[in-house]
Amino acid sequence: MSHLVLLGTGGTIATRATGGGRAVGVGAAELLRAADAVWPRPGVRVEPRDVAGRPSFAAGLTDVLDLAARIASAVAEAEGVVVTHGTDTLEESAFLVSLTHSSPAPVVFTGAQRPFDDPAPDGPRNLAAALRWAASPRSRGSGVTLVFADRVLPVVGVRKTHTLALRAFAAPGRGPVAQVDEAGVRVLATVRPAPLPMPAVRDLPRVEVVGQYLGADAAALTDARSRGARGVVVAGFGSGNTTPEATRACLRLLSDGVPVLITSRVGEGPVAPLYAGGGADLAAAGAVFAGDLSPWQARLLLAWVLAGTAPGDLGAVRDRCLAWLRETGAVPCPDPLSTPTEDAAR
Ligand SMILES: NC(=O)C[C@H](N)C(=O)O
Repeated sequence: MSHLVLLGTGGTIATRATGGGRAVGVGAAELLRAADAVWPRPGVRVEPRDVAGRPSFAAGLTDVLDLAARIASAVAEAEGVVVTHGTDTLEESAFLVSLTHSSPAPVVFTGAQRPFDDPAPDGPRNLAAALRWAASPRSRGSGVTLVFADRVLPVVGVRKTHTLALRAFAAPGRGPVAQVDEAGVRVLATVRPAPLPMPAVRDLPRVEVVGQYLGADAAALTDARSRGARGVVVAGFGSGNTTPEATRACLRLLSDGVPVLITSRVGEGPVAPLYAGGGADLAAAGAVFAGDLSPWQARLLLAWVLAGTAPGDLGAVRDRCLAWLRETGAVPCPDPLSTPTEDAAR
């Protein structure tokens, strides 16, 4: 009989209505009973454990690092781990866990858009599908994935793309990698997990995400350092551009040894250093273009890399980020036909 561990962390899937709004109040054992009413799971033993009981907007980095440690010990005992999690920060928690997870045992995140006591809840089916995927031999070696609304999505590149709809997540350009429904498990693509081994840490260095908007000045970038940021991620315009003031501020940060990662505020597609005065100047000064990673996942990548790199070694931070981004397909590997503009991004 195969053995899975179910870790409950809270989120809407575990909430009920209260006079003050939805509140977490359903443990992992009760979630499991509801999932079992959707699909039976003969031959699979699931051990429910409660890790936390909060909405995911209230979680912090140390909570996710603790969760990663709980997952690592569960992985040592079981063939797979399923985590129920709030959807608000799921794409960040699962991404950070994926950097720490190197075992072939699958780790599967899921959640819900509707509360446990909703007349038509989506949580039980999402959890039943997540368990089914985790128990399938086809999920072995898939690293950390997300099961939501019958689809299995890779964690790198995944984003919450709808505030309320049941199909709340997408991995634009990357997913889904499998489908789980009444027909069973159908694998559509292979996920390439990309763990990034680092020394065990209790917290991560501060990395700020700075957004670009019409006429944005340099204040948020300049102030990031005084707030103790060791790195900055820019959620730039379009393919990775910044206002003239923000471009100059990024160049100052880089010349002071502060790493800058460029992402886009658009929501789909990679960044590329195409425009003089914007992205091309940032790349020439040593900013790392973070491919199709969301600003939030890029922030975690940079914080994770900074945690394992000697302070001030900008070159090592850049090289490690780029190596990981290439490994996961977020940025292209150099090829014989690449152009000078493309090379500038490397
Ligand atoms: N659908 C959800 O789970 C949203 C909830 N606010 C959370 O992230 O905990």
